[in-house]
Amino acid sequence: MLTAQGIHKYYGDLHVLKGVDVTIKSGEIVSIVGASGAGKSTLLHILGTLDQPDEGMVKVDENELTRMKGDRLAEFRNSKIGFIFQFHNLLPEFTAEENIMIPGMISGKSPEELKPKVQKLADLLGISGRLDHKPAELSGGEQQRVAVARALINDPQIIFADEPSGNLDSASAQSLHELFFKLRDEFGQSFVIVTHNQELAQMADRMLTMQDGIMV
Ligand SMILES: Nc1ncnc2c1ncn2[C@@H]1O[C@H](COP(=O)(O)OP(=O)(O)OP(=O)(O)O)[C@@H](O)[C@H]1O
Repeated sequence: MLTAQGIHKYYGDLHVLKGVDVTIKSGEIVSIVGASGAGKSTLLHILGTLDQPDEGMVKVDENELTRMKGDRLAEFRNSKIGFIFQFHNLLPEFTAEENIMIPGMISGKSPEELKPKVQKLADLLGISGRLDHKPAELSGGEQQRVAVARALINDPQIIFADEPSGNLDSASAQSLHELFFKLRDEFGQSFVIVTHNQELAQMADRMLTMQDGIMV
């Protein structure tokens, strides 16, 4: 479903990605591991269209993302791709429910249309009793679950997660990891997860290792 070929990225003189090829199948959970500085986050940002490669191409189905620009790219990203980061980037002034709805509202749906999906996700994620709370009133694990629901509200085909459990205690991390598999089984999305958590990395269908800008 996602194909990346010959990805190169430079930051000034630093050659961070040196010709990376990746293929992700529909419904597949792939982990990316490797030493700090190997280029994992840089690759994830390029696969997720948050950054452009200097060479190479990224395709989702027949859409070549590396050629898309402006509104078309923004619309594609908002509707087909979900992101989960270590620091959840929830908006502090909005409730959990409002935060979850934001990508749906950007794509033109009303809160009324979104409510049933929010409820379904909240039930699945175990946060249905917390939807009226603002992020500061939620635990780290709950905030991360809100971020997961927000990533899923538009039914994206693929979710990119960068150290999703990096700042969670081990019990919350484990339940988040189990959740990724439950979501994949329920909705059939692909997940690409950059992690230093060995347990999560090994639960994946496939584990990719990066070393010094190359997939080994
Ligand atoms: N915006 C940037 N400008 C300059 N150099 C950068 C930038 N982003 C990343 N780098 C450098 O590129 C290299 C790869 O960084 P990247 O964040 O992709 O590594 P990583 O494998 O995800 O590491 P970690 O496991 O520590 O998160 C590092 O040497 C980093 O310092």
